[in-house]
Amino acid sequence: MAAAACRSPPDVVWCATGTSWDADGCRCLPRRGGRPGPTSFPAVDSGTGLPLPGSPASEPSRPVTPSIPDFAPLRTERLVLRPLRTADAPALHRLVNDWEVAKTLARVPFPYPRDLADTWIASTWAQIAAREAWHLAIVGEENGAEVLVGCVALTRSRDGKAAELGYWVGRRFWGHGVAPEAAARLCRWALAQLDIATIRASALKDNPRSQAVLRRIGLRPAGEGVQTFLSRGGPMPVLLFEGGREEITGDAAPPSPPAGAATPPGKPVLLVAAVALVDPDNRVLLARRPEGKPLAGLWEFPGGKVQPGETPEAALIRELKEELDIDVSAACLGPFTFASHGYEKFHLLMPLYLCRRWNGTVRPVEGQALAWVRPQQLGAYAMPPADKPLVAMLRDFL
Ligand SMILES: Nc1nc2c([nH]c(=O)n2[C@H]2C[C@H](O)[C@@H](COP(=O)(O)OP(=O)(O)OP(=O)(O)O)O2)c(=O)[nH]1
Repeated sequence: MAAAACRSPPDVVWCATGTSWDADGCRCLPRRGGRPGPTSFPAVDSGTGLPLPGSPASEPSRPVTPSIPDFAPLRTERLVLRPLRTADAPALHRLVNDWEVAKTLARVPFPYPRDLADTWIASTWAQIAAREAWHLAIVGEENGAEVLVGCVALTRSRDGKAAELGYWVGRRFWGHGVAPEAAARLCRWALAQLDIATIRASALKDNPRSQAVLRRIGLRPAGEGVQTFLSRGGPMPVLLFEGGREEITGDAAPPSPPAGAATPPGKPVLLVAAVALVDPDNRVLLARRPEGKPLAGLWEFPGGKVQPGETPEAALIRELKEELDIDVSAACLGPFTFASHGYEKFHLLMPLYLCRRWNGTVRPVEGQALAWVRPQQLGAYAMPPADKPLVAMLRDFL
């Protein structure tokens, strides 16, 4: 199973995995004084919800009663990912107190003390509430009853731009594709909901199964490192992996050729029509791509694919009604510029129109986040790579 990757910058004393960096910045040392947990990176004192003694974030003790945080469970075809509960402790202990599981995890001691399960579970709640780390139970169904299968976790880096992935699955559930199903779901959620661009992970060099899981969810190899494994009693060589939206959520599927047509060579060209809606305050509307779509979490100009037989203007008028509930006439869509960008699986050709007049009030029909953004602020929003030149031109024009 994967261990958390060791990629914090060297000036950070404590890295997200609960390990510290030595002088060369690429080797993790065991954390002083902290109690390890069953996934790779507990960073908050169990029981109290306060930082561990000795951690730079330590403050004078203030008792905090931990409680299960608000987090809508994430579902996959077979699994539910939800915050751990106190009642999970006995099952969690049974599953992780297994040498075959523990030996693959950086911060799990072996044998694993039973009371550690209780205290560690409580410590994960504060991290979710603080939006620092999401350690979730992987839950399946067996004979009609809920059963704990393992854990999956993402921990945000200090700068908030990346997150570390970790997971483990109880031995009796191996061989059923649980790890990639759970890890991919959590990564997709994080890329859509958090302002992170990169997911990182590591796997022991002698753990090809976990390396295969990381590759399967789209992470690519990113070098080698050394990490201390409590269960193994010392430093172990690990392979590092990382990936962003394009790798993990996959680019948009290329448009399918008409039935019976031979597949043409090269990448298919995808025609997408988009518009910069500009309000009377000269602000531009951006919409956040929702979870489940390629490039989820990035901000874009409203629009969508041009369907066969449609003009770009007709496509835009349809999309604006479907997505924002506004009526626009073709005469109000002024051609502005276009994007021509090669994604991995297709080439995007996207005319961008400018529109200052429409009927109705903009509302997010599909539940997508919307933002009216001043031209000078556009650069602060993470947008698809194809949009970068468009943003610069808009800023100059508006
Ligand atoms: N609308 C829009 N799409 C963009 C922008 N930049 C960019 O790279 N794209 C890409 C992302 C997608 O690969 C593609 C748009 O496809 P889409 O899947 O969102 O189109 P759609 O709204 O028709 O979606 P669907 O009904 O097929 O789910 O264009 C942009 O600024 N606006």
